[in-house]
Amino acid sequence: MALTMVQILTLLSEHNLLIEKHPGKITPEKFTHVTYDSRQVQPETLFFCKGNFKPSYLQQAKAKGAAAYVAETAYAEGAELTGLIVTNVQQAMSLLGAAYYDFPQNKLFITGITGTKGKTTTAYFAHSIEDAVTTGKTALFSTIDRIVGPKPEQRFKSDLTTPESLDLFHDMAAAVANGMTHLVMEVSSQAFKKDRVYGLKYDLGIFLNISPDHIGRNEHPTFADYLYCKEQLLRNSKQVIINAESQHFAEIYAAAKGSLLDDQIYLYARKNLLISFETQVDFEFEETKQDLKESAIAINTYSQKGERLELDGGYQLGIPGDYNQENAVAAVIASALAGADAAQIKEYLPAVRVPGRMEVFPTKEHGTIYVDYAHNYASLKSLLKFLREQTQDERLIVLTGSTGDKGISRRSGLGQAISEEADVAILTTDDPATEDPLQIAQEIAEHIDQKRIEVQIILDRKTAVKKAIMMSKPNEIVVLAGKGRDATQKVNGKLLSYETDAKLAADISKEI
Ligand SMILES: CC(=O)N[C@H]1[C@@H](OP(=O)(O)OP(=O)(O)OC[C@H]2O[C@@H](n3ccc(=O)[nH]c3=O)[C@H](O)[C@@H]2O)O[C@H](CO)[C@@H](O)[C@@H]1O[C@H](C)C(=O)N[C@@H](C)C(=O)N[C@H](CCC(=O)O)C(=O)O
Ligand SMILES: Nc1ncnc2c1ncn2[C@@H]1O[C@H](COP(=O)(O)OP(=O)(O)OP(=O)(O)O)[C@@H](O)[C@H]1O
Repeated sequence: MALTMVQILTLLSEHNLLIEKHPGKITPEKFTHVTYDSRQVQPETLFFCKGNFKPSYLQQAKAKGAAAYVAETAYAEGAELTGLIVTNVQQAMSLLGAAYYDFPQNKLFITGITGTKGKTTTAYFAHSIEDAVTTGKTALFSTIDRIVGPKPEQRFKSDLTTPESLDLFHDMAAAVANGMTHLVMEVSSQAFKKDRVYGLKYDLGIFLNISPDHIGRNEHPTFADYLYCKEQLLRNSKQVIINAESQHFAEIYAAAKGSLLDDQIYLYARKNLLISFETQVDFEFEETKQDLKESAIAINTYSQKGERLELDGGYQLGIPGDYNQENAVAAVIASALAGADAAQIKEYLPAVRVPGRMEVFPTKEHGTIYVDYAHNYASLKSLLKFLREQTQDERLIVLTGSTGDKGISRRSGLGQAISEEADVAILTTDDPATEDPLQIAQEIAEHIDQKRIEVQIILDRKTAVKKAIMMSKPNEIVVLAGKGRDATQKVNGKLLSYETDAKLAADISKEI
């Protein structure tokens, strides 16, 4: 892996990013390392100054042997180094990162997935099917983990949904080196906003849905910005699959039509869905079975291009939830476009499980426990509405908290979803960061209809989980929402270990 100065200047100039080149004491010809973290610098490193960067980091990079830096402004601390001053360092980093790692994207069939909800679930569905069909040659970059090869040591826990560009291309190159031919990856709106995926083209893009989320400090200033960022997946994919049930479908479809031909756009929707304007979907699906443990769907094709995939027929899912049927249909079409046939998809789909999403733990003497990652209005509403429809009059007991320092609007959303669908709310702690968890819980409580719903605040999450389960009676439902298999609590800049909701549920359910 290496980059020459000639390559760098050519790429930056081609993309109109280079403002000027500040000569240093020595002009390096070649770079054998790239990083955006001064602590990782070694001789012959090209160092990127980005984000909440402090000039002292450049000093440290220089001391450790950095050969040159890329930044949006020249720094006195880098005076003796060659400085490449660019209009947008994140874009420069993504383009140069791809080149440094020898454009690994060209050696993989890449499926990118975006949406407010369902990215991880759909990624797991598609990855499991494609991995089976390619006999272990499909990589996965998800919110939960990154899989760059078939061995256990080639599997890592993720920090971000979509990694920083240098890390992304590093992992893609590792996947290629490990013999992978396919990659399924989640693409967050932040990845587009922060140019983590600048210049990357996807063989296939999936747009699942959009609803208000991720708006606020450090994320998106407005919903329009959030939607615009997500639409970038459509503008950078060679073909796309769009859920026509999504809110703002007309805008999403128009964005796809702006850069793709009709033959490159696959639309799907639930049968009998009324789409707000006249358009023919390629696939319709209908529920053929649904209970609290699993479900089944049938897919029908309505276009010539859809018929080429030969997907008509029934499919079983091992995960309940009507919204998971939407995720599964996207994954079925995606797997077919990636090379799977219907018989293979039907064989592999039922076995797919997603860690921390819709995990079910029955108990003998108390209710059934559901551990799920729902942590905003859209997801909690979908989850509770589904469970409510399945259980009729039995009590729905919901345990949740909400994160501190981000996603502030989620607090009212969670309260609203609980008010609309639940009977009891146990409010607890979920990554409070620098905020007071009691204050967060009280803010959620303010949005709950407390005349109808019993609310308790129990800040110690383990105690709260036990309480929620023990208070339930047979046939009642206990939802442990928001953390899934997250094994930490973020408190004041520290990551404190936490058993996970899933482990607590598994342990308690064995005892009772
Ligand atoms: C707002 C935002 O996008 N922040 C991301 C960004 O931060 P940043 O560039 O400011 O980096 P920083 O960690 O503050 O440090 C500044 C720079 O100094 C460097 N540094 C730091 C210390 C040092 O000693 N030396 C040094 O050189 C760092 O390596 C970095 O390059 O780059 C970091 C990686 O380099 C990310 O970890 C960080 O994500 C933060 C933690 C985050 O929470 N992001 C969320 C909002 C996010 O991106 N979420 C989406 C999912 C949400 C969705 O669905 O849309 C995701 O894709 O995960
Ligand atoms: N298509 C969907 N529509 C609405 N809610 C969904 C959908 N799919 C999943 N959910 C709910 O959202 C939760 C998160 O699902 P998942 O992790 O698949 O989505 P995500 O897009 O990766 O989420 P995040 O951006 O929060 O990481 C699930 O636990 C479930 O409650």
